[in-house]
Amino acid sequence: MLQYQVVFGDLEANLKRIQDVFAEEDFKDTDVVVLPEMWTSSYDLENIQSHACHHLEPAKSVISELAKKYDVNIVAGSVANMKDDSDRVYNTAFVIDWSGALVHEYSKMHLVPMLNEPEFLAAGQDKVETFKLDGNTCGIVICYDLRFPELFRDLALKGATSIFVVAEWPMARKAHWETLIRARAIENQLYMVAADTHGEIGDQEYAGRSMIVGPFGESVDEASDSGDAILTGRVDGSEVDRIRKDVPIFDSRRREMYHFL
Ligand SMILES: O=C(O)CCC(=O)C(=O)O
Repeated sequence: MLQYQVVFGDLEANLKRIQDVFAEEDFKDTDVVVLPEMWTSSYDLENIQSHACHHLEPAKSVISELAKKYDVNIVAGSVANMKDDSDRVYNTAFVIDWSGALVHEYSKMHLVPMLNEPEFLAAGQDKVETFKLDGNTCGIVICYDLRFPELFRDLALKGATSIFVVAEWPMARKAHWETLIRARAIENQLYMVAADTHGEIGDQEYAGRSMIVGPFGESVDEASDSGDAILTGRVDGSEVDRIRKDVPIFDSRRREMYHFL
């Protein structure tokens, strides 16, 4: 998982950056590489239409070539994206497998009032669905979605054993990021693989602290709140099964008692 500083409002520079990272790093024994949120533009919302991808292009082609060349699955964070024939821009996450094929796409459903997202972006209508990577059932959500536990339970009940969170999470609420990632891992007994950016980008300072947390809430790898970092971890489905057997919360659920759903 890559924690790095996305370049504000510069699609070309961000595409080059990611190509350079793949050329410089050795991903030979890696199954999945994970990028953060809005990695083609960051939050240059005033100019977002000029930075936006169209049906994920050109980001999708660049990532697809990298996946094939380096024989690796890529959870390609999210990008500003015009995905229909209107001029609406969505914040769309996508996943490419090692053959270069698009295996999943999700547009952020919860827009962030604190960052004025609703003024500039359209809310996705996609329901959260799982997808498979090399036989593992996974989910992906975007940043502010982390605050909505319903999404995570939905993905867990659909069989996800790993959930990717792609983010540009502000430093001002770093404690929430750390706490919620660990809480979602513990309450759903699965791996949380959470990629963030860091440092000052535009007029925001971002929290860093990318984290991989295991199904018992244990830290698999963590980055600090500043500086580029590459985090590594191994996801073990049998560990998810073991924890769910030891602490059987899915069997203890009382659905008939939960009136808010
Ligand atoms: O929920 C938060 O505090 C931050 C959310 C956010 O920055 C985002 O969704 O991009």
